[in-house]
Parts: sequence; structure tokens; C-alpha cells
Amino acid sequence: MIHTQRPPSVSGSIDDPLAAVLRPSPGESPHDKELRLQREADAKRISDRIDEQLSIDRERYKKSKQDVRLLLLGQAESGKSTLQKQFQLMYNPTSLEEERISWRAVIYFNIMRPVRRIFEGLDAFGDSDDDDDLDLPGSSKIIASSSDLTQLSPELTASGSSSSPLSPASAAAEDAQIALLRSKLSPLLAAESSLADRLSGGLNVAGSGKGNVYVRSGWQARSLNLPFGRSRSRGDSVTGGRTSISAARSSLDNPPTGAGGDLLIEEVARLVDQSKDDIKQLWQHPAVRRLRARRKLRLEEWAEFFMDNITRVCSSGYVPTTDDILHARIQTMGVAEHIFDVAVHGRVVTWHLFDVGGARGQRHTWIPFFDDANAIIFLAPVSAYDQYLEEDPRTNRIDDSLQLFTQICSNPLLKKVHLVLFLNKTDVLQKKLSRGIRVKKYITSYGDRPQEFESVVNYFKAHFTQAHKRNNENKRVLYTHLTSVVDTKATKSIITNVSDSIFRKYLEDAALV
Ligand SMILES: Nc1nc2c(ncn2[C@@H]2O[C@H](COP(=O)(O)OP(=O)(O)OP(=O)(O)O)[C@@H](O)[C@H]2O)c(=O)[nH]1
Ligand SMILES: [Mg+2]
Repeated sequence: MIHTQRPPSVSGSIDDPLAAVLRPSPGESPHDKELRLQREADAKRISDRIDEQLSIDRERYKKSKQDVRLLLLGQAESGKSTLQKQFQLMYNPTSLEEERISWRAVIYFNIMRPVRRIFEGLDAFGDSDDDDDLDLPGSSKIIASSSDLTQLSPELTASGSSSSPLSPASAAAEDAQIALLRSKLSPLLAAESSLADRLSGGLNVAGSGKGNVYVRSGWQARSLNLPFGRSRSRGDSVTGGRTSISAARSSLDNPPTGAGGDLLIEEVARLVDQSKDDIKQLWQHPAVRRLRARRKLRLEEWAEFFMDNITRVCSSGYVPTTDDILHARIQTMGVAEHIFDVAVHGRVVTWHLFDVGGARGQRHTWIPFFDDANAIIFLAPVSAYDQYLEEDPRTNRIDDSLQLFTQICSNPLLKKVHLVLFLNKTDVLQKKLSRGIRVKKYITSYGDRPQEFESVVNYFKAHFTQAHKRNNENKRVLYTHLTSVVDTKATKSIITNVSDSIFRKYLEDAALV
């Protein structure tokens, strides 16, 4: 028989420090005993609570492993956040309702910026009368972005682009009108940077050439002191540790409020209401129409949308409509996680939808989200053929989208992820083509193919499909949809369809595990 000495660490209760603490002292009085029992009961309660929390966490973790994780990827302005709003509208409409009024600030900002750009355009090109479609990178165009004159009636376009020079008297009269409008709108323009600061929480993002404003997740709720439903940034999430959003505190966290709410926003609301007729006059001014007709001034689609709705949007008591919210533009910073419960085939599954910032400087923040993603919706704005990246004015936006899509298809972490491609902004593409903005001029390989929607879309689609095929060892299916994600009815049916296919793949994967 072997006798061994017990090592001190496993020795019995005699040497156990914990037991020593809990052991009654030899001469324990009844009062001491009561205190000791109380201590023991407290310790047990705390220990039970820790066990309970650990078990909840374990359950939550196990359950969250069963959740669906969907990433929305694509370059800046491709429509990711707009698509996220459509998901929100379908699966968590109350939260959109709660934040509805907070969108006013973004929409006011979406009005101030184009007003300033119009004046900049008039300063730079007001006198020149060369008819122009110069969209070469590095050209001196003031606004190297998006849309065109699709909203102009032929009559306006004809008068606006008239090549007959103005008489000196007419030119002087126009100059005086513009100068007056500039002076009347100067208080509004003076408020632009305060509003930008309020929206971004003072964050300045390097490389935002147009002075764009980035917001991080949850700004709507912070602006109203609301709980943000079940939407949160990854930085706030229970899993934590993969924060990609700057923790800079937003001034929206504590906006100075008065009886009517945020004082700055109320002041801006008063200013836009006062200025609405002048803004309208500016927007419809012949000098501005001429600039737009010559494409010297090209405003983004949302800017045109709000300019066309100026009286309604600037009137006092304005509450944004859902359509307004879908058109509102604010750049996403980092990665924002939105959580929805989705009922598919009679089963409710929690979906985590990750809406990322698409600008080049934001893309590194996507990577930590790749390893447990189930599905990706990649958005490529097919209307962007005549645009260049704001971050890199030499890169055509379609080209960038294609390169980005190739990287996503070939990324080893994403090889098994269900892949959906949205060829988005088809409505804008239609309008550009009907305006005669030639594809060949920007995408030379398009050659002499027809300037028709079908042909253009098929051409781009073929390139994306090709990029997918070249990087598809796993024979994964690519689901492609032509979309305009501002169109609620059409997008709803696509989301239903996509959710269904994502869920089917999810069930297949679960069965294999
Ligand atoms: N007309 C039209 N506008 C669209 C469409 N998709 C998006 N937009 C508008 O384009 C703008 C940019 O869309 P966002 O959803 O903010 O773009 P994003 O991909 O989230 O951009 P980042 O956050 O910068 O990465 C918004 O004003 C949208 O209303 C579309 O299909 N048609
Ligand atoms: Mg966004």
C-alpha cells in the first residue's frame, strides 16, 4: 500500500482557507453565530446570482449562435442604410415611428448643403456658357456626384440650356437677384456647420471631401432621449470586444433642450420655414436651371428630391413622411447592428443586420464581422456609371463596386456565406439614360451597345456574375435582384423573397452541423 503526502493545495478542510473563514470559532457567541449565518446566506445569494447570470449568458450565447447574421455591404451611397430602413419598416415599424421626428435634422441638413452648393456652382460657372458634359476625373466640376436633370421638364431644359447669350441688362438683373437671394439665405447657411456638428457629434472624418457628415449607430434615439428599440452598435452589444465605432460622445447624447425640444433643431426649423420661398426661387432660377442643364451643377438624387419638395418639407410643424426618411442621406460610420425578429415559415428567428459604412476609409471595420456571417446582401448602384469615388476621384464608381464585389467573393472567410447581389438605383439609371447620359463616355468597354436600360443593366450584371464565377470554387449560387430600395412596395417583396432564401440556406447549414 502506498501512502502519499497530500499536496497543500488539495489538503482537506483542516487547511482549506475558505473553510477556515466559514468555520465557527471555538467560543462562538449566539450573536456571532447569527452574523456568521447571515454572511454565509449573503455569500450564497451572490454565488447563486452569478451562477444564474452565467447560465443566462450561456443560453443567450447558445441562442445567438442560432441567430441569422446578415451583412449589408457595398460602397458609400450604394443604398445600404436605405435598405436597412426598409427592413426596419417591415420587421420593427414602431422603432421607425419613434425616431420619425429625429429625421427632420438630417432632412434640413440635406437642404442646406445643396443650397450652399448651388451658390458655389453659380460662383464658379455662372458666367461661362459652354455647354458641358465634362465628367472626366479631375475636371473642375464642383459637384462630382450623382444625378442630373431628370426632373426638369423639356420646356425648362430648353429654356435653361438655351445657348443664346443673355443681354448685359438681363445678366445684370439675374446677378442682382442671385445676390439678394444669397443675402437672404445667409442666416440659413450660417447654421449649416452647427447642424453638421450636432448630427455628427463633433466627429470629423478624414477624407470626407464634400464635408459629409457621418453618424454612428443610435443617433436618432440620442437626439430624442429614446430607447432605441433593439437596435444597437456592436460596441454596445453583449458580445462586445469588436467595437468598430468611435466612442466619441455625441452632442446628441445631451442636446440642449427647451420646451419645444432641441433648441438648435427648432431654430433651424424656424429658419427653413422663413427661407422656403427664397430656396424655391433659387432652385427655379433660370441661372440655376442653366447650370443644371449644362451639368455644371449636379446634385445628388436626395438633394433634388428635397429641393422639389421644399415648401412641404420646410413648413412649420413638418413631420417627415416615410418616403422622406427613405430619401434622407447621412453617411454611416463604422458598423451598426440592428436586431429584428423575423417570422419565416411559422418560426421566429432573431436576425442581426449589420449596416456598414461603405467609404474606403470605413471598410476595414467590416472584417471582424465576416467570420460568423450567414448572409451578405451586396449593393451595387448601377446608376453610378458617370460618377467617381469621392475618396478617389480617379476611380469610376462602377469599377470600384466591381472590385469590391470581387474581394467579397474571393474572401476565404466568406466562402460559405449566402450571397445576394442588389443592382440598385435602377430608377436613377432609367432617368439618366432617358436624359441621354451616355454609358460609353464613362465605361469605354460598353462600346456601341444600345443606350437602353435592359442592355446597360445586362452588361453590368454580366460583369458582376463573371466576378462571382471566377471566385466560386464552392459552386455557391448568386442571387441577383434589380432594385430601387426607395420603392417600398417593390423592396418589400424582394426582402420577403431574400429572407426566405437566406433562411432556407440557414436551415440547410443547421441540419449539417
Ligand atoms: N432614387 C434612389 N435613391 C436611392 C436608392 N438607394 C439609395 N438611394 C438614396 O441614396 C442615398 C444614399 O443611400 P444610403 O442608404 O445612405 O447609402 P449607404 O450605402 O448607406 O452609404 P454609406 O453609409 O455612406 O456607406 C440616400 O439618400 C438614399 O435615399 C435607390 O434605389 N433609388
Ligand atoms: Mg449608410
